[in-house]
Amino acid sequence: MEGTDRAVMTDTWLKKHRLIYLGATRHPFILGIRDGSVDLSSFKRWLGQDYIFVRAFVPFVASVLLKAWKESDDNADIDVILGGVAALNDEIAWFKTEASKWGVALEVVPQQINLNYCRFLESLTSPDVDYTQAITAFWAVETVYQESFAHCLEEGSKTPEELKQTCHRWGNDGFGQYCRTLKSIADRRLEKASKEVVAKAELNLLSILEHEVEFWNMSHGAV
Ligand SMILES: Cc1ncc(CN)c(N)n1
Repeated sequence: MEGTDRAVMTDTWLKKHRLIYLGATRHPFILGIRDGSVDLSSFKRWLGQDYIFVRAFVPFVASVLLKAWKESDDNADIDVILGGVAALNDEIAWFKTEASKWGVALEVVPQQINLNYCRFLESLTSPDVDYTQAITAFWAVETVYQESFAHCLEEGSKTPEELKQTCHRWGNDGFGQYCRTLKSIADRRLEKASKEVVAKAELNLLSILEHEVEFWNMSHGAV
């Protein structure tokens, strides 16, 4: 491929799987926030379930950190992932404040769709899943929220004032930059990975996108 630009793996995948990616990042729940038509009971359902998800996401991110420490060829990866852990700490505190603002109980029963997604993430904590797959999955999960909520803040959006703070949490530029950094780590690793690892990472991406669509569906009460 000398003299030609090498295709970036994550870009290739997002083009190839455009429909499901749009399904996850332009879901009716998100479009409803963006145009102001969202049903607040859906929003509250999402809030309670996402808190459960985020708590389960912590051990997954810790496993990515451990794999980076053992397997990464670049020490700077640890700092980026540690930043992600700190962001999750803030996210958990934010959920508590937000839930009390909306009168939502956080100790709700997890729905099956949520449990399925948490179980999938738990399967990725296995030592059989290498760092390349783990960091690629981490990028995908964070990016869906970034792209979704940033869409609600773009010019022309009619996001209700009381939901703007939620959109800023994931839609802000800093979180966008963090996702781009995760993407560049994932691409750097994928470039050097075996065909088998690349194939597994692509399948994981598809599973994550499917779980994310289901998660938004659940917020609509379509279980
Ligand atoms: C379901 C889901 N996906 C992603 C994120 C972003 N951490 C989240 N909070 N919840």
